[in-house]
Amino acid sequence: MANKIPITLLTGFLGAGKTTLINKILTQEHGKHFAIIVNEFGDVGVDHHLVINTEEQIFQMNNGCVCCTLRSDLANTLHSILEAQEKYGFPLDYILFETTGLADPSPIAQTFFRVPFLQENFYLDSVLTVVDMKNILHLLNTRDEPAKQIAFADKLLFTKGKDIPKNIQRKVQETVEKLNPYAEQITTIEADQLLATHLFQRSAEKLLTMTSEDTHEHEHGNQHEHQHEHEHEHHHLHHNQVSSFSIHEKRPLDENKVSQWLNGLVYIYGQELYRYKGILNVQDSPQQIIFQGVNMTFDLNLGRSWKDVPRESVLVFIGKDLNELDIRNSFEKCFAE
Ligand SMILES: Nc1nc2c(ncn2[C@@H]2O[C@H](COP(=O)(O)OP(=O)(O)OP(=O)(O)O)[C@@H](O)[C@H]2O)c(=O)[nH]1
Repeated sequence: MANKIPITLLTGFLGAGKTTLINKILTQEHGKHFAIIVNEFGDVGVDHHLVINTEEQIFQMNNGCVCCTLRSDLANTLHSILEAQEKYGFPLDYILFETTGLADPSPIAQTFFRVPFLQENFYLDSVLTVVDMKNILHLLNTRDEPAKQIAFADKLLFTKGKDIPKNIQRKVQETVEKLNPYAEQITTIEADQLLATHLFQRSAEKLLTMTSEDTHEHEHGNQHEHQHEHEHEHHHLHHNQVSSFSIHEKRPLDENKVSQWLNGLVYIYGQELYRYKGILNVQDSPQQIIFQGVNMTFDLNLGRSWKDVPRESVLVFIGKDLNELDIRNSFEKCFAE
């Protein structure tokens, strides 16, 4: 990853505070040269940084699969940035990509997985989702995008907390945590903590530090909320269909079986599988196998050695209408003989 340029993907619903955040980052002491890509022309008033406006362009793969969408605008823009850099030699250390408030983060993440030129020159450092505490509860009940943007986050930044009472702030944090218990929640902005975190890759490794008890609690919370809301408030269905759960397993896995199993899940759930990631304890492998997935795209890579950590697989799934029981049961067939 040495010479690759890191990219932080900034997402969050309309008016959440993405542009405000960019302006704050740029005015902090960080010593970095930024390029900012905005999907709509914003008021990012910083002359000495490169600000590029793009139109959101979704590129549908023509293999008939609606789940495999790429953001050709992003790929093209990054390509022109590199060309310009080669031609004019300006310094560039970091890219912030601000999406429109209505953007679906999955085609963006998939673009990084699928376009070789991007993989060679850039890496997705993290997905940072800005959550407007004042409006998010209402938005989650009325729109689909916010839950997905939250589900994708490696980090969640809460804004406008001061405008609402403490008990509502807590309710917001709890609701957001149920949608994505794996992302860190923050309320203040320090460029150091936001940039070059490698969270998109490292978040899978971090899972090993979460105990199954931690995640078990979240699962119960989710189920309870589901039942409760189903019984009483059907219009809450929107965000309650998005759920997350994790699998912790000490028995070693068979690499072929687990890879076939993941392919099967992708086939069944496709678009509804928002984010899935984890560490696999594959029999006889001296190293961890890390997997990262977005919709129908996933990859498996070698991670750290198991030498200093107890061997355990941890898998996390966040998606819509996932059949947790079915996924857990089918996983039982992946153990090594
Ligand atoms: N009170 C408060 N207002 C904020 C905060 N962050 C942003 N705002 C205000 O919220 C409004 C929208 O902020 P923007 O930064 O433009 O939000 P955005 O997410 O870029 O908006 P879009 O580009 O429309 O999606 C502005 O009036 C900001 O001043 C915050 O932390 N607290």
